[in-house]
Amino acid sequence: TPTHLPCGRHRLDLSFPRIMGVLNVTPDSFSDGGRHAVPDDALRHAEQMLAEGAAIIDVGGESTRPGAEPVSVQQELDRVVPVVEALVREFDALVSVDTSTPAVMQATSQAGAGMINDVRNLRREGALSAAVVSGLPVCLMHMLGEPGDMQDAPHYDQSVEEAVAAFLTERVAACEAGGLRRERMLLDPGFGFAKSVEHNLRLLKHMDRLGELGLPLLVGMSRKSMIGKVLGRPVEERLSGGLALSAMAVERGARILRVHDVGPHVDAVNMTWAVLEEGSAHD
Ligand SMILES: Nc1nc2[nH]c(SCC(=O)O)nc2c(=O)[nH]1
Repeated sequence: TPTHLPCGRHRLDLSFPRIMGVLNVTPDSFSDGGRHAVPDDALRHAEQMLAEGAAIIDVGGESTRPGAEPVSVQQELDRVVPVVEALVREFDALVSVDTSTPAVMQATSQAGAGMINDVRNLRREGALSAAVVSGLPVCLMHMLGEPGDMQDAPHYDQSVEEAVAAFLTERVAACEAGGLRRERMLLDPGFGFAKSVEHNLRLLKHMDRLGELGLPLLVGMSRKSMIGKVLGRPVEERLSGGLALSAMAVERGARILRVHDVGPHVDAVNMTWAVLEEGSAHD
């Protein structure tokens, strides 16, 4: 997999695991309930995450938690574009935009965003061409259905890791056929999207299977229900569980970890990496 990923004006060093800090600018984002809906609040939160070591700030204007209300294109633009502009202007930050909407991909790449993070893996009409035109790297994430129905008894005829690997292989081929260069792609198993808790746990256990696809892996498990259901913890008490998952994800090949609590995950990931890299200069 590439060690340096061109991200607009930035080159992201992926020779070691990096942290992506979540900046929700949606009123119904489940974990921080829209506290960051206005740019100045979002700016302070982003500044804090950058100070704690986030390499990327992920800005999302449409909550994709199960059962979320869809938002209009204009609503999404109004929420996201001002925040991207402010993050680029104030911090020259590497900003990824969590969107499936072509118009938002276009407007935010023009506003200086450095990565597209599409949980619908460019399947919406016009999304693939918007991504190609943007010239930005794109994270392709596994998700079946839509947030409204994706958790209704998700089922796979094969192992979940094989199903995810096959799906992402197909999406890579389709996006490549549509003009997206392979070296602009990142892959994500989509923890919590169309998956039961058992699916999520097995997917992490066997995530090295996705490493065989030869593209950088991005994972997002922070504060998710897979932690809540195993530990019986509410969303604001899932950090410890999330740190364990980040360490395991790095061991299994993840290079970008999408998290809410940046500082603690930076330490957990750097600790894990130190062990994995021990002696590698002499191996
Ligand atoms: N790439 C990527 N983007 C995401 N956006 C969300 S929103 C739901 C939440 O944070 O609980 N999850 C993910 C994820 O897992 N991967």
